[in-house]
Amino acid sequence: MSLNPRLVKESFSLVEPAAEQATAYFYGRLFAENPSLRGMFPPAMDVQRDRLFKALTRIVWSLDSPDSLAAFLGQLGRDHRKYGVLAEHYTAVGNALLATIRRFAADVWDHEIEAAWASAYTAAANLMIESAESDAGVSPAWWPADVIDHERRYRDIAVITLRPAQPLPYTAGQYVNVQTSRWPRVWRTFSIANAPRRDNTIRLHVRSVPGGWVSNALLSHTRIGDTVMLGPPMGTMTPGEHSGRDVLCVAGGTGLAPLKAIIESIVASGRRPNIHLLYGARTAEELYDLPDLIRIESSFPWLRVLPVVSDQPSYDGMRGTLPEVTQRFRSWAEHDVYVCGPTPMVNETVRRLQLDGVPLSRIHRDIVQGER
Ligand SMILES: NC(=O)C1=CN([C@@H]2O[C@H](COP(=O)(O)OP(=O)(O)OC[C@H]3O[C@@H](n4cnc5c(N)ncnc54)[C@H](O)[C@@H]3O)[C@@H](O)[C@H]2O)C=CC1
Repeated sequence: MSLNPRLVKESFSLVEPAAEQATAYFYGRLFAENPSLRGMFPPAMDVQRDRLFKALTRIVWSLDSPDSLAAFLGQLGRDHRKYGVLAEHYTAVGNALLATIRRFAADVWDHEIEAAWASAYTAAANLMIESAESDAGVSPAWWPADVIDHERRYRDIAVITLRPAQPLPYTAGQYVNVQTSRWPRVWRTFSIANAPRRDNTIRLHVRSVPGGWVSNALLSHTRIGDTVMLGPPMGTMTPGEHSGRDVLCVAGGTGLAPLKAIIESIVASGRRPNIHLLYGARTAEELYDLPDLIRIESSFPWLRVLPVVSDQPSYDGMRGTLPEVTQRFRSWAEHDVYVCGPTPMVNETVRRLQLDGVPLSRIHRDIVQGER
């Protein structure tokens, strides 16, 4: 069997417009044929469905870029260890996936497309299985972590400090899946908001989202002394090789978390690039981490923290939305840029930066699957 990315992509483009029905069909089929698997999933499947489809979309559209695909699948395979996924489960998932694509791409389906999907799935599953197996030799499937501090910084925002029982190796800018004891099997991603520390502690910036299971549990039902579970660190929005360029960070709300970790890691590296941090919130009160940022600024004169408020006309500092302010402030064409926050804010900021001549290769962002 040989990989045929073109056939997979063409048939998948027929499934994409019906994403919701297709993922519902996929899970329906998976659980009907393998009832015992249902217990591995959370009670509410909405976020799970969305995650599955996003991951599948990313895999299909990366089939022509084997290196980035292998890195993504390796990470996904390692992360799936925390669900208790075993090699044999991949056969059940593959059968349900093929049945789903066959049904939703019925207009074009033939033996060649079936073979293309089967070989693509087998290759992807093998990469995930191999990565999980080699990871099992060196890392836990998840890390229990004690809550050692819990600071309510605003009505619906808390900064939580955790101490994992075993060292949690990560790079500044990465995120982890978090599960609370209140909601077993429900995992949500949060960025680690500090560079790695000697004492192995990590901080999370949590804003409770209406209806958000984990964010509400962390904000309102978690105390010092509780234990949460962490999945393996993931994500590619990391500072990487030292480019010598100055740095722009654009942070919307709790999207500050990974950017603060990146700034801390640059400060700790001994490098001295100029760093501008545009830190946006709707109101001044929601600039929940400003005092700490000002503290870092006062000990690292190459950092400039620029708070921006969008929805409070009485605010006497810089006002406007982050994409507008970023654009009107100055040209960033020679900077390395990191952007994080609500998806529309990130997309619009990236669009304007590109129009202003910042090459996409210098703009770092991550697709974090949060609760919203
Ligand atoms: N907690 C975490 O660890 C992380 C959170 N995130 C994401 O960051 C986001 C933070 O959300 P909140 O704190 O509730 O932010 P928010 O809704 O309070 O907005 C924060 C900033 O983004 C701007 N903004 C919001 N919507 C915009 C739009 N459509 N166009 C232009 N600017 C816009 C606001 O004006 C404000 O400056 C969430 O989407 C979350 O998933 C991302 C990475 C890590």
